[in-house]
Amino acid sequence: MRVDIISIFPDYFAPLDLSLVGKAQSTGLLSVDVHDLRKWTSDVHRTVDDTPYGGGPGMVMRPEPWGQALDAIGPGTLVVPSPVGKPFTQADAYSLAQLDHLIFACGRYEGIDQRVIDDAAARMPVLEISLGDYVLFGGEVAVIVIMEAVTRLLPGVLGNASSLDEESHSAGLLEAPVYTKPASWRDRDVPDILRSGDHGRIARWRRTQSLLRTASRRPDMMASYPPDLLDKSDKAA
Ligand SMILES: N#Cc1c(-c2ccc3ccn(Cc4ccncc4)c3c2)n[nH]c1N
Repeated sequence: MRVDIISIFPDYFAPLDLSLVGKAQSTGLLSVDVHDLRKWTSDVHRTVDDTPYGGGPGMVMRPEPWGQALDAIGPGTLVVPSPVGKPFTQADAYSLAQLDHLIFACGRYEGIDQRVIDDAAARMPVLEISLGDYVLFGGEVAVIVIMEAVTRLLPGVLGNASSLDEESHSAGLLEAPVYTKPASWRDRDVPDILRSGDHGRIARWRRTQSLLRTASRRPDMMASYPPDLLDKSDKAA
C-alpha cells in the first residue's frame, strides 16, 4: 500500500515511524510519503490560506496549492478528514486496507475550499471522514488514527492475525476483558474459568462477557447485531 499525506505540518507524522506502522514500512508492506503543502505555493510568503467568501470567522485554505499538490500526487483514493465527514468505523478501516494508494489531505483553519474536493472527485474517489462528534484543529491527528487502524489490518503486520477476528468492533461486539499473570493481584483474582484449560467453556465465557459488555456500554451496537448470530446459549446470557 502506498500512502501520501499532504499537510502544512509534516513533522506531525514523525510518530508514524514508530510501532507497527514503522515496522510495516520497514518490511515493505507500506510506503508513507509526507508532503508539505507549501511546496505548491508560489508567493514569497508561501501562503496557504485566505479570508472566507461570505464573511465569517477564521481563514480558509486556498484551492491553488491543493490542486497542484493533488495533480502531482494523484490519482489515488483521496481521504479528507473533516468535522462534516462520515463517522470513521472499523468497516471503513477494512475498506481502506484493501486499496493500493491512499492520499490524505490534512486541512487546517476553517477547512479546505470546497472546490478542491469537487475538482478531485472528478478524477478520483474522495472520502470525507470524521473521527467523531467533536472539533479538532485540523486533520493531522485523524490521519494518524486512520493510519493506525488501517495498517494493523494489512496482512503480515500483526503477528497473530486471528486476534483481528474477535477484537472489538470487528465481530460487531466489544471484546471480553483480558487478564495476564499474576493470577492474584491486590487481592483481585483472574476468573477461574480462564485458568481451567477448558477452551470450550472459556470461549463461551468470553462470548457471554462480550455480549454483556456490549449490551451495557454500546446498546447501539447490540441493536445492529444480526439476531441470527445470537444463538440459544447467548439468549441465556
Ligand atoms: N476528522 C476529523 C475532525 C475534525 C477536523 C478535521 C479536519 C479539519 C481541518 C480544519 N479543521 C478545523 C475546523 C474545521 C471546520 N470547522 C471547525 C474547525 C478540522 C477539523 N474535527 N473533528 C473531527 N472529528
